[in-house]
Order: sequence, then C-alpha cells, then structure tokens
Amino acid sequence: MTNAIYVAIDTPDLGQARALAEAVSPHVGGLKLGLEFFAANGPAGVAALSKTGLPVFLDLKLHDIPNTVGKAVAALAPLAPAVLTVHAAGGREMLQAAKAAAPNGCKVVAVTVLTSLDSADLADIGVSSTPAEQVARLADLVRSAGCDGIVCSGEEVAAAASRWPKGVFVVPGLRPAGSAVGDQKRVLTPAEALDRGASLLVIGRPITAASNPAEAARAIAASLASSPALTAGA
Ligand SMILES: O=c1ccn([C@@H]2O[C@H](COP(=O)(O)O)[C@@H](O)[C@H]2O)c(=O)[nH]1
Repeated sequence: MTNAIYVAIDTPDLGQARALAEAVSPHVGGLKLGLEFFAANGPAGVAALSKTGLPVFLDLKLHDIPNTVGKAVAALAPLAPAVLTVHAAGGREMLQAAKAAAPNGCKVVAVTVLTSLDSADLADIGVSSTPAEQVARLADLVRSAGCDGIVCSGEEVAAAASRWPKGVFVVPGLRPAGSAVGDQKRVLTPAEALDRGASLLVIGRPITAASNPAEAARAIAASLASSPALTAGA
C-alpha cells in the first residue's frame, strides 16, 4: 500500500530538515522540498535528503519562458525527483518544454490556483473566474500539454479527477480538524482530500510545527486508514 502523504520540509536549516525527515519517515510516503529549503541548500541539500531513501518531490513551481524552464528542468534531472512542479500559467509551450526535459519516471505536475488564493485574490490579478473554474480550465491545458497532473485544493480535486482519470492530483492546503489554517484559504482535511480523489497529500505545518512531528504524522496517516482510496499514490 502506498502512503500518499508527502511532508513539506519547509526550513532553510539542513540539520533541522534532516532530523524532521528521519523522525517522520516511518509515517509518510515522501518528502516535499520547496523554495525555502532549495534557496538555502540548493541541489546538494536535495541530494543529502534523498539519502533518507524516501522519494523526493521538488516543489520549485517553475514559471518562465519555455527555453529557461526546459533548461532548468534538465539541470535538476540528476537529482531524480519523483515529482516536479511548474506553474500552469506559464502556458502550453512552457509545460511541454518542462515535460520534454524531465527525467524518466518524474511526474511533472502544474500548479493551477495556489491554495492560498480565493476568488477575491483572483480578481486582484485580473482573473474573473472562480477558483473551481480556473482549476478546470488549467487542468485541461496541462493535460493537453502532456504533463502528468496538477496541484489544486481539495475543493476542486473531485471535479478535476473526474475529467482526467489518469491524472496525478497533488493537494496541499490540508489541515486536520482543529489545526491552525495560517495563510491557506482553500482548506480540507487530509482524509476528505483523499476521499475526493487526491493522489498525493502535501502536509507541512500540521506535522512540522507540531510539538511531536512523528506523532503528528502517525496520527494523520492513521486518519487515512479507513479511506477507500488508501492505495492512491503517484
Ligand atoms: O497551491 C499550493 C502549492 C504548493 N503549496 C505548498 O505546500 C506546502 C503546504 O504547507 P502547509 O504548511 O501544510 O501549509 C508548502 O510547502 C507550500 O509551498 C501550497 O501550500 N499550495
């Protein structure tokens, strides 16, 4: 059975990242390393955490012209990420360039609408659609560009999964009942997201900011145990 939880190791401190990864490793399916970790530690830091043996999800959310993104993905290929993110808003040619440059076995998934945004935030950047409409539109673009899946919130994942049966659906913005929401705006519990069709569950602060991260990860994994979708994974 695949564990769908990828823990977001969001810290610039390599020692702390390594300690967190080792503590939670029995209870998660992989590590998600993002901008905060990568800006501080670079490819060498990613290689160091790969030594845990857990799959690494490199969440760099690349968004640039097609040539630049393609070359950046090629430069990241030696790190052998299991999953790599780009922004769907980069457009079809950029998505195609990212997928073409990705190493074998790496899922290229595109961020649709960040889970920290709501309709008012979209209006601020000139998007009059709701998050659900925008996710659906961008999911169709990502699929037709040949990428492997999308990042969306738990609120949109059921609709997206029904339109793309073989897609990979990465869902962040997850909060066990009662945990602090922080800067996230479109939030669901991990179990709800899994039941609605998420393939990968990205969970950061509910685990990493807990007084006992290993116990927090264990409890979240246990909360998924009765889900019919338990075997979901990338
Ligand atoms: O739409 C998105 C895309 C990526 N993320 C990333 O997921 C984690 C969430 O961390 P929490 O502490 O559980 O909020 C973080 O690394 C984000 O960069 C996202 O939240 N939303």
